[in-house]
Amino acid sequence: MGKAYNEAVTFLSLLKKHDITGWLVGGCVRDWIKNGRDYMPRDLDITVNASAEEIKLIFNRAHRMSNRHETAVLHHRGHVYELTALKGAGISEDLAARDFTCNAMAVDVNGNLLDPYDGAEAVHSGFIKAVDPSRCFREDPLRILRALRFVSQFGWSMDSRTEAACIKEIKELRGTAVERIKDECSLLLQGSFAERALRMADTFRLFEHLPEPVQAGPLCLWRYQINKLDDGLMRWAGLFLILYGGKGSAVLGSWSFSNKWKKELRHLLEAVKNHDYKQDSYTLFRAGREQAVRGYLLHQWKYDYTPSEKELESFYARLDALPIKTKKDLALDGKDILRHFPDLSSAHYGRLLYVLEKKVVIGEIANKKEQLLEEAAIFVKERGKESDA
Ligand SMILES: Nc1ccn([C@@H]2O[C@H](COP(=O)(O)OP(=O)(O)OP(=O)(O)O)[C@@H](O)[C@H]2O)c(=O)n1
Repeated sequence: MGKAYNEAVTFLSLLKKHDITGWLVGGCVRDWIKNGRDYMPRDLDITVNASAEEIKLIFNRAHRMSNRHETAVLHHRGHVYELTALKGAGISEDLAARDFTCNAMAVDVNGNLLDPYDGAEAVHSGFIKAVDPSRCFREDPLRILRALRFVSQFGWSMDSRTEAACIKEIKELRGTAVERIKDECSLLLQGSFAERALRMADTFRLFEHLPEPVQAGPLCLWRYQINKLDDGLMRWAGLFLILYGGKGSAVLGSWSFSNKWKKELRHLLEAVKNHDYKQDSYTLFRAGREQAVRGYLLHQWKYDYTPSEKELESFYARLDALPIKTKKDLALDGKDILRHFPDLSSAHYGRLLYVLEKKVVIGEIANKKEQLLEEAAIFVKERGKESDA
């Protein structure tokens, strides 16, 4: 029993042999109290009376964390330990500087729990409670989003003083890096209780202080069941529809998404706006199967409609019936075109591929090499006439 926990405590003894005192802290302690000692947290945070540099001198396989240089990362017997120097003179000061009581507990080398703020009680009763509400969010306004993220992940409530402090400090979020806000929002959106967290966020008037603020006052969030959307991408698209209506794709740039995410979100938002998924085969083809399904479901979700099995099957059947599923399926490739039409300009080459692809997808011509070559010859001849004229 308690394998993960025992291994982590044994690791503290190993540190002790090198004269380093360490305590397991933060999310791992919270998660053991919540889920039992066999639970294996994603990473194990340890607070130590040594710097990352000193840790690296002792364990030469340790490396510094790329985005948090004061933290040394050590892989040991299948676990990932993240070692950070104590904040303040001792463990009591370190815990006092943390955000919520559920995250302000520590386990020492003897396996004893240090719990000065009744964090275990908060975990058992399911409460987010700031260690010091008057200081917590002033020190780091992102903690407001962290609090909401825990509500979303665990379905907990927030204690009233913590909630009041969130509301008081919410406008300070405007000074926080967009990247950090986006990352926390992503975790929040993926939680099993995301709807509850978003409704709470709305009462905090959070959406007036996000990278692209919404000024309209409280939103009708009860209308939208974000938990019905399956993946993170769809939930982001759903949130954009709630916040920005049809203008979502125009404000994507304010949110530091990767280019891939920007492209996929833009596509989904535009698809919903244009009702694309009721429409033609070529739009479905261009989207690709995965995105087409997402767009279809998102469109239905927006109107609070859950498609029946039959409707879903008929949508999938339309996708299955596409004569080609990707560009690569075209029976004529770029090399064939260049071999047969070596004088084709690069602009015409791109246009020709587009024309062939579209004609095949909408069923105007078959996906057969001879037929595609015939069609290509007509295209090239017409372009020739255009340039002669
Ligand atoms: N703005 C922040 C961020 C983190 N912490 C403290 O640092 C610990 C580790 O933070 P992090 O790894 O970001 O999150 P976890 O709480 O560990 O949650 P999870 O691992 O589930 O993401 C937290 O538990 C908390 O004690 C904090 O006080 N204030």
